[in-house]
Amino acid sequence: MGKKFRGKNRRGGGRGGGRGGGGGGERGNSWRDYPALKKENEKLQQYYDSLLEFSDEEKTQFWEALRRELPNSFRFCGSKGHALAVERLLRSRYIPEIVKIEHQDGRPVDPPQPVSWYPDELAWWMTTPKNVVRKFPPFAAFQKFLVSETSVGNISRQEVVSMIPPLLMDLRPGMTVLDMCASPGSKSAQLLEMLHVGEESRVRKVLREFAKEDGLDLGDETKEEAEADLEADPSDAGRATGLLIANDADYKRGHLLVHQLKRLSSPNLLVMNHDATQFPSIKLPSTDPNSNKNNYLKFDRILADVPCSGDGTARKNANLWKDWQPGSALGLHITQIRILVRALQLLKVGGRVVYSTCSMNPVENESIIAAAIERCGGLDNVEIVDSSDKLDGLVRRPGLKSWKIMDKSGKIWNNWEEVENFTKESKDGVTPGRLVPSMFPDPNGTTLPLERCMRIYPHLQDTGGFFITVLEKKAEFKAKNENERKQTNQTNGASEDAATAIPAAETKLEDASAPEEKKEDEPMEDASPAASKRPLETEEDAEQPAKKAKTAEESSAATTPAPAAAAATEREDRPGKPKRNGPIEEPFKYLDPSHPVIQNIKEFYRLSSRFPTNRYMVRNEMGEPAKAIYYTTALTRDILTENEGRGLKFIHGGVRMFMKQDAPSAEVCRWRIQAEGMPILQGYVGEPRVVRLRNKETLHKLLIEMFPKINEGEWQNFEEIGERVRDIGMGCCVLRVEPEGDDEEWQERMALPLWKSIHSLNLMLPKEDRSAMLLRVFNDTSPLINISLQRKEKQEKAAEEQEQEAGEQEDEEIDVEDIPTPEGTD
Ligand SMILES: C[S@@+](CC[C@H](N)C(=O)[O-])C[C@H]1O[C@@H](n2cnc3c(N)ncnc32)[C@H](O)[C@@H]1O
Repeated sequence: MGKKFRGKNRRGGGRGGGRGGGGGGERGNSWRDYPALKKENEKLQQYYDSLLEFSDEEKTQFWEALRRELPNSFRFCGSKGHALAVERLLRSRYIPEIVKIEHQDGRPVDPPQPVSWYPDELAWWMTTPKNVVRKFPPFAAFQKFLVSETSVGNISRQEVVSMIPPLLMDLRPGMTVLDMCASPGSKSAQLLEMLHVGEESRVRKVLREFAKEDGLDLGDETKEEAEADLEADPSDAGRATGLLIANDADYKRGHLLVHQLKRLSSPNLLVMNHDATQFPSIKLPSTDPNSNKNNYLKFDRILADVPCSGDGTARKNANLWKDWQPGSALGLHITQIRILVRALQLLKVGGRVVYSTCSMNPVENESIIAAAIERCGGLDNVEIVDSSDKLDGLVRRPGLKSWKIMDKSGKIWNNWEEVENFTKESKDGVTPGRLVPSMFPDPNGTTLPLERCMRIYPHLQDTGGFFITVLEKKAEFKAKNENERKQTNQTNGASEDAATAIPAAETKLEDASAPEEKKEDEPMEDASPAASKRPLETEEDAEQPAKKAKTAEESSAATTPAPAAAAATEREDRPGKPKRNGPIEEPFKYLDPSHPVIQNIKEFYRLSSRFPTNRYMVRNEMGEPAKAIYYTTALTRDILTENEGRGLKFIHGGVRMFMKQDAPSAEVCRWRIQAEGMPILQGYVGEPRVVRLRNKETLHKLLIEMFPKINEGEWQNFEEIGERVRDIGMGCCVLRVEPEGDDEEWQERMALPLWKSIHSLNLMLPKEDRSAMLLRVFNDTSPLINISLQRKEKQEKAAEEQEQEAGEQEDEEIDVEDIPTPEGTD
């Protein structure tokens, strides 16, 4: 008999749309064990009822879905091979247990299922809500798996609609990508993974070409390696050469982003902290040594997942029902246009921007697309890409071609003409409710194929609401200044005042003269009023980094419409406007390849000369290795060095490759390989510093025990690695895990840093990584054993009790001084 649990007030339902419009399974609020919040908002209902023109039946489905709790969804992350290994576990270990769980009435619980349109079945969802999985005991093992794998970055708990924008970017390895509003980073993580697709096998394939010559033993050729496509990213010996810049205007959220993305250990990532409406131009080294013309980075792909009112998230943010007001969306309209225009400026010709919001309001969606295309010179310069053939199985609706706008007071306007007439007739001549012309559809009917925009409604496949549009840049352009009146407004007799497309709060930084237009390839092509008066990057400004940074900050704060900032509910649990920027970051300084520390590392680890030595970086003013040595790609290095002192705010870059470590003797290198740098470096480490492990139980011993002993013959407990760890020199080495046998859960190759000291070994992994691996590979949840610490504690206690022996007690058994502490590993 299955394990039963009771859900209150259960109703039928399930994921609809994509799989047949709604049958079977549980519904969210039936599982509640706390009082439900009232999910009513008169204005919200009034606006969307008048806007969406659904049949009565569909209207009911829409509102019912928006009131239900959201299904639980998650994505397997990291390299494809690794992600698939974790996914296999879900199928083989957890689903068979979940299907044994029953409702009180005997119906079985729906197990998680793959999201049909997500590639390689790496995204999953289940109707049982998060809070039930979290609290109900029969789900405990599954919950532990989710938590553990999330903590080490193998699973991302992401809403399914939020997974869509990166999938439409047609991103390929080698591309330069910008995520303009990136925090907390779930989409950035997807983008980063795409830049690394196929890297592992490409690197191995290239390494194998020279393995004999370099004295490397790479083991058998894997299937992936044999099939690796070197042409996918050919220029750096198989390593990924692309770049992701993840940016957020909010300093604290920028650091949240760093925290999330660091787990992916990518040297191809930079995190920046700028207002996206004025995202600075990034200098690259000159390609022509005979010219002093500046060279600036243009992107292949940009994601503009902009701050929005977030009404599509009402299923997970229950407070939205009480807080929703039309002013939230209106107040973000100008910022959203500016972000999109800036994105289009920063793009290469032929490049793509994906614009997305989790709002269903056209004032943040179709009107932004139309306004941005208009400001960039029309369809000759920017095309809306038809993506209807992408993501087979994803149910979507076309973008709106006509719409109405609800003003701050809740009054609905059909078109801008109505607003103008009202303004003319009113006594004070003030435009109502922060309305501006660009919010409305073109009065003459649009020529833009706005139907190519994508709308996802909650009832279509039991998701949140979302809006996505793919734009392609066809030609360079000069963006019109946002004060320039649209041709349509001039011809339809709009009054001078009303046609000014900026609400009062937006205009306060301007002076009367229209800002000069800038050419697209000029350094800082920001067409926003504040920025056009104070370009971030001009030749004179290049000398004044501190002043520039301040200017960017001030204008960032000043150009955010105050009411909008107060009202906006930014997605992913984000209230309020971006906070002012934080303190100055530590500089990024690259080490000379001839630096003695680099030479010592090279020698100790017998690093192949094929591994680049001119990409090592430290983060301190002196530019000397003190605690950590980072590794970056060549492009990241060029960007960080070329833009030093230009006032650009980089808050993260580089993967920690080596960490300083106390060593037991002068022969032992004081720089141990850090776990996060290991995948990049391991293939180049010479055989004298490699230990090969094939037996599952040997790994278990190394994982569960923090400092297992190897002296006094105890090396013999280490099976196939025993003799090797007895004989290998002290210090850090590479533990190559190369599983043997046909155990399904023992297939994944890994390379881990192992420290050998006089008496013991230490796998240099953070504790949560050890625990996650124990759970994943061994289904073992027992606590880690730290015999050294236990003994030390015991002895300290004994020492206290025997005061006469206290003080000088020599501990021969514990060599804690020459082994890294677990804290030192992360
Ligand atoms: C919808 S959230 C982004 C979610 C993110 N793309 C993800 O998938 O995890 C919007 C983000 O934009 C940031 N933001 C708000 N105004 C901004 C601006 N002017 N420039 C850049 N970022 C901004 C907010 O701090 C917030 O983190």
